[in-house]
Amino acid sequence: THSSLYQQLGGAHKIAEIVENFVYEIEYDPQILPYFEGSNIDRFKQKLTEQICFLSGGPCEYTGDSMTQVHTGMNITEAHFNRTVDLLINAMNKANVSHRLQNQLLAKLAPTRKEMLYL
Ligand code: HEM
Repeated sequence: THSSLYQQLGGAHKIAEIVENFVYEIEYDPQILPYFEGSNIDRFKQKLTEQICFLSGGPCEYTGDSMTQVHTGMNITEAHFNRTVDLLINAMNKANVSHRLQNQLLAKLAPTRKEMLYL
């Protein structure tokens, strides 16, 4: 079958749960939280939800800014990037996403790495 990653994940409902959990993880991470001080968290949630929906083949457009635009000036290190990915994995674990689907989603997001490090 050719059901999209979006469908396999469980659609909008599951993506919303992942994003909620991810924001929760960030809020409790002393290394990553400082990056988000002064950010509009509602916008972050909305745009990240769109991006995950779009990248997983769901019926969404991404209406946010480019990854380079958004993350420029943050000087994100490799360690902090990797830490953020760990927080996303925690978020997916808490949402009961299988490791197979986690890996597929991470593979879609991984290429953004080079668009945001050390900018
Ligand atoms: C898989 C890697 C990542 C993805 C896919 C991602 C995606 C996004 C998206 C979609 C937005 C919203 C864009 C918009 O508002 O138009 C955003 C914003 C943001 N990201 Fe990332 N991000 C990633 C990694 C990181 C890392 C590693 C950090 C810092 C350690 C970070 C810090 C931020 C912050 C602070 C904002 C809010 C910016 C603002 O207030 O305008 N992101 N990111």
